Amino acid sequence: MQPILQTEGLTIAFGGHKPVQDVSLNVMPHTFTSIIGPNGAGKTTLFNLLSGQLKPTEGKVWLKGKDITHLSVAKRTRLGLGRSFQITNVFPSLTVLENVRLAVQAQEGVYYSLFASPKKHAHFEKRAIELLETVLLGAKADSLAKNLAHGEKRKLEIAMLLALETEVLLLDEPTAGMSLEEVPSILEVIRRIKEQGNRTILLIEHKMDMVLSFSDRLLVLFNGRLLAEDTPENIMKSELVQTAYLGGLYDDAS
Ligand SMILES: Nc1ncnc2c1ncn2[C@@H]1O[C@H](COP(=O)(O)OP(=O)(O)OP(=O)(O)O)[C@@H](O)[C@H]1O
Repeated sequence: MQPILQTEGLTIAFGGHKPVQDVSLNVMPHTFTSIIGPNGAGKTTLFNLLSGQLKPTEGKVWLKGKDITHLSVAKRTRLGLGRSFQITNVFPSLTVLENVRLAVQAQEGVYYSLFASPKKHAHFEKRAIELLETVLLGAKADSLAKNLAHGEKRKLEIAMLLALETEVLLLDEPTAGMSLEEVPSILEVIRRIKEQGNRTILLIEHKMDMVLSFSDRLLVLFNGRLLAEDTPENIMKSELVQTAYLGGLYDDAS
């Protein structure tokens, strides 16, 4: 089987500093891969290179065998690579349901209009409600986006990402900034998306219990380089990973 996402020799330099250096990886379809590494290891920069927010100084990125190294974020999204929306893309004065419905419409090429024909409107709304159920926000459908708690906003972002219907999802620390009470619910959301089985998921996360319970593969980044790529069991056993840095990782974990 062909990898759905591949990089070879991916490198980005800012002056003399290379936050991502010579990273070659293969991600197989319908797998769950977590990227771990200490603060500043280059995880978010790697996501930026995969999603197109940054262009590499050297190396290539392929999606489903197509070279996407020089494509824009929007083109990569159309080809099936989606990155979590930032909350800045959410309309704060619209309801949660309206925000997701607009994301569904945009994916289907009906751009940002609150008004669509009644038949189309019903179709968009049905899909938006399904997505809100998946992210456990069904009860908040009529709340204004600006009134959501932080954890709920992250769920709304995930629903809007799912609305893009991309085969690959890049999730950058979905639990960041959440209160302890909010974390179990976001874990449940990710578990549901994984169980639907139709997506390839890449996750950046410091919470090791979450990483270990979900992941088929772990990629360990250290100083911008790929230190190891293996199953969670083998990574946890790896002396290289342990001695190089797992102690430091656990310091970050919460
Ligand atoms: N646009 C940029 N210009 C200069 N340096 C950058 C830029 N983007 C990232 N870096 C540097 O790249 C390094 C890696 O940062 P990155 O955010 O990718 O790490 P990370 O592994 O995601 O860390 P964390 O776990 O803390 O989020 C850092 O030293 C950062 O300062």
